[in-house]
Amino acid sequence: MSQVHLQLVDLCVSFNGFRAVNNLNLSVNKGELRCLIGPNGAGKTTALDLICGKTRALSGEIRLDGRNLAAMEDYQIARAGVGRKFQVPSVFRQLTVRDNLEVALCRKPGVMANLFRGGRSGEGLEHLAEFVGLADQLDEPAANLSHGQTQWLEIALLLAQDSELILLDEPTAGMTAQETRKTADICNRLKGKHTIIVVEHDMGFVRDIGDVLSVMHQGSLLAEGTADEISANERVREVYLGSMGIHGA
Ligand SMILES: Nc1ncnc2c1ncn2[C@@H]1O[C@H](COP(=O)(O)OP(=O)(O)OP(=O)(O)O)[C@@H](O)[C@H]1O
Repeated sequence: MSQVHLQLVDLCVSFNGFRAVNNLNLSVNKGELRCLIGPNGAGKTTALDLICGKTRALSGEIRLDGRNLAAMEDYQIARAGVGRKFQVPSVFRQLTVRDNLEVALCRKPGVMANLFRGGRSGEGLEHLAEFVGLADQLDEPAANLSHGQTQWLEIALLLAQDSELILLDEPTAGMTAQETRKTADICNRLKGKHTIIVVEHDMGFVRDIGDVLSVMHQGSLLAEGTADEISANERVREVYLGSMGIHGA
């Protein structure tokens, strides 16, 4: 039976009286990849901000394996296993890919880090680089990486830190079609090993990776289902996808 990993219960936040997240309820199972979609301003990024502690909830609960994250500081939430990839990457540009990974592996000597470290020194780091397609760039400064490669490095840094729950905010923004396909492949290979929430507008990508899609509108959950179910949902078409559904978005 599936085990609930993350649960948002009646979550609310206001900015100057405006309810950006309004009684949001969401439940994500362990090892699941959930896509969070919806129109601009629906509150998707704010929901990720609340989960990782960047923004404090006005009310409601954020339960990770039953622990209430809403009462924790952002560093405690990171330590509890929540990793967030922001739209702007936060890699050390002057360091090589290898050094970036080394720093991340040193920060968190947990299960996944040890797994990727492998038996011999450096072996796991190379495994991690290979996993995200950067094995040939290990000795390149991060500043020399392409836009797509930089995004993949950041995903590798989250893996190195043992984040059980990974939050990806528009991971394919600015990517070429080929880079987007590669990112979908990375996401698909992470399924079952990590719980992942992906905020995206690229519906082709969402269709490639998302088993279940949650649609937000005006701070709340509007609909939830498979890509086909969401594509056929009249209300979702009205507020977000348009008359063609996912195929036309
Ligand atoms: N720190 C803030 N201060 C004031 N208003 C904010 C703040 N953060 C978000 N908002 C507002 O909250 C609403 C939700 O924003 P959010 O970025 O979460 O939407 P989104 O669904 O991620 O949109 P997009 O798809 O365009 O990224 C917007 O109206 C936004 O202007």
